[in-house]
Amino acid sequence: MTEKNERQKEQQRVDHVVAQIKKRQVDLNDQLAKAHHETRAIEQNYGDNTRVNTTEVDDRMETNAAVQQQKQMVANSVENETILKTQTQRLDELENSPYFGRVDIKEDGEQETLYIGTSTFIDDENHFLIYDWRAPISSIYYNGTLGQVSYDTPTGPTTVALEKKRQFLIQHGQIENMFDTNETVGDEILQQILGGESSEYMQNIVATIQKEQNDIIRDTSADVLIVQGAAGSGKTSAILQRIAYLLYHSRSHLNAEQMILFSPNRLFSNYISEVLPSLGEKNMRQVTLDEFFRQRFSGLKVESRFERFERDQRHFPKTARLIRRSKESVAFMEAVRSYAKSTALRKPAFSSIYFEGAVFFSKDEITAIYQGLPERMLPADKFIQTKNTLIRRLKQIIREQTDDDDVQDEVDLLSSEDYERLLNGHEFESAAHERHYLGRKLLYERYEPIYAAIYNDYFFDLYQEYDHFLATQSVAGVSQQAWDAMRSGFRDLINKHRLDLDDAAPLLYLRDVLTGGGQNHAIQFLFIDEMQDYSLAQLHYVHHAFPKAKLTLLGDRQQDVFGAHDAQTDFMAAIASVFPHKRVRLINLNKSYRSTQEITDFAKALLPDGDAIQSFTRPGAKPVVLDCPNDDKIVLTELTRTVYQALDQHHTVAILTKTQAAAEQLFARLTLDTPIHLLSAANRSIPEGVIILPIYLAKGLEFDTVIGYDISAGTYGTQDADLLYTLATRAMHLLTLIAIGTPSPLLTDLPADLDTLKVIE
Ligand SMILES: Nc1ncnc2c1ncn2[C@@H]1O[C@H](COP(=O)(O)OP(=O)(O)OP(=O)(O)O)[C@@H](O)[C@H]1O
Repeated sequence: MTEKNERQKEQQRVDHVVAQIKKRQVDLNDQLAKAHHETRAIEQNYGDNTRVNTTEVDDRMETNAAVQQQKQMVANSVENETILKTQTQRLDELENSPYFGRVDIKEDGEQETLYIGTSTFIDDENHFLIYDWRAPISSIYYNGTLGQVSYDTPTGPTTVALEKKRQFLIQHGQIENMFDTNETVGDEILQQILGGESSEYMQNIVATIQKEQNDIIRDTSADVLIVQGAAGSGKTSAILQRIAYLLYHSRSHLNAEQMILFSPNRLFSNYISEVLPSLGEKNMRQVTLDEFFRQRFSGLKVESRFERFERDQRHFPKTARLIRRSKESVAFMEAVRSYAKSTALRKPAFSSIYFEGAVFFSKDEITAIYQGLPERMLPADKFIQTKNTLIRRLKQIIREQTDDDDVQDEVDLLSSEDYERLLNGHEFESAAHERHYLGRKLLYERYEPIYAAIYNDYFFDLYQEYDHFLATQSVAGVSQQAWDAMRSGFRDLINKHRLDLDDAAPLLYLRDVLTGGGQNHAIQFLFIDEMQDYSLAQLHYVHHAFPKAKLTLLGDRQQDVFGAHDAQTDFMAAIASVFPHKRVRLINLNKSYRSTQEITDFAKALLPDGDAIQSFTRPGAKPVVLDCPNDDKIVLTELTRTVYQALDQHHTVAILTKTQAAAEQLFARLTLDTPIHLLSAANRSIPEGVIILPIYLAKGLEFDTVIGYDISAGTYGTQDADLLYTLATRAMHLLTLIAIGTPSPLLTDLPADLDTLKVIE
């Protein structure tokens, strides 16, 4: 059959499938309208029913039962409507592009042709017109080359002969491109997709998942999956596809609320928010590390990662570096644990509970309760026992005081309203019993703050305890004097209700081990994107906080913008060391898809060991370095010219600076004929057009054009390769770097063949 005929035949099939989808849509819309009508009717009825006379007790009970029943009916009906709506969304996606792949297989002499798309579609005669990309058999589309291939089924692996693999690009029901391939997924369609414009939201990659990415998406055996991937290698895409995959395969016992993604910042959270809905799935929960800490330290302002970065830029002496390295290590977390468990080392830091200005339970009394418990008892159990004892003692005090004259005098003075309120409908045989009861009630109310203090652990001084712990530690290369100064700095900050980020993880861990709180057992899967931004201590704490969760960690050691890791250590091994008793699987992704070949080649040359990174063959313009003299007028003219040139070709131009302060300064000086947006950590979405932001906020994002501003020797030293690499790899199509005065040594050291320098006079 000629290629043209073949294409016609395939188009006819697409037309047929689309017609079936449309037919189903009509049915579904009918059902949806009915369901909607039904919900309204029940709600209306529910409203009327609640207006039933509720003054008679019997009536009220009856109304209650009826209301409960109505509520349940509304809930069922809404649920039904939601299911129908999800199905409609899925059909809308399929109508536009029903599938992207076809495989012809032969099994036991029988030939079968399967089409693969974002979700399953079965016609009225029970024909599988489309297979979901996550169905077991679909894996051969992503994994197999022609010949014998095997795939997993519920009854074990099955082998079939893969005879044909065909890819499609279908838009609005029309085949735009199709061809047969022997590769996993051929380059041609990928080129076409990657050559497109950036968009406000990340797109799903389901049609073009690559083999290595597929391994990440479909892994179900590892407890901890660690992926080191070059910039633009599809780590974030793989996480999101993996979530969709896991949800599909565990529908009965897993839902999106049991999954949580730690994402780098709010802009990123918004950027990825459409991927799962586009696959017909609900979004998982998302949190940034800063938010996570903020939620756990009520009343204390924990320094954010961004604030710390800005502070480090101003001042970060060697001793402070050594101290931070130590506090961010796994060894430090282990030291926290042994300290918490050691009765010899620990001085439990309790404080007295006061009531109306006087000591109620003294510090010594609380300490004595704690220390009177068996030595080998776990610290968390000791803590709970201490709390229980305090509560028992409080109850005893209440019992003893109930019949005291002053309490009973108070009962006499109660207003009739308070009297009724405290009595709350109770009836007693005698006045004496009633007075006794009221006395007790009064005391419970009076001592409510003591209950609260016990319940909320106010008698435990966590900060003092942590300071004691710090006193037991030392760091090689840091003098006792410097260590003591650090401790006093910690105490000063606590007095101001603030905390350095370095102390957040160990402090929380100490609290949890001592008090037995802080763990969330409901989360089944936890994902961390940009894992290189987390210290090992932070990873250790996150693991502790979600003990039941399987973990997927992805990142790029070369984008260690915040300097969280020691350049000398083996990054993957260091991360794996946080999970000593788990099944850990390590995967590397070396191919970079985001940027043109020229940009990737340029970016990897910035790194001392970037050779392993492979660029995807999508040709584009060479990156340009503009070497401007130190003259504000010339710099702004060049910048303006570059922006306008870029806007001629693309929608979005991101001007990236090293710090927020630099972004603000530039924003104040730059005027264009088009709006400019200055972004900060508070922003939630990325506007189109010209934007200015610091590199660390651009993490995980991508833009058509990137202009690196002030890539000069004074701003980027040789130690800043990670930052510049991250900057360069945000660009999809065009990259310009503007140096002011002397260019950064990172640029002047580039191999001659990259030849990108333009000197501006
Ligand atoms: N298999 C694929 N098919 C189509 N597009 C892909 C594929 N893999 C990656 N991409 C595209 O490449 C770009 C980079 O992907 P992604 O953001 O997932 O990479 P990353 O490794 O998380 O990057 P970074 O570490 O730089 O943030 C995105 O535009 C994504 O859609």
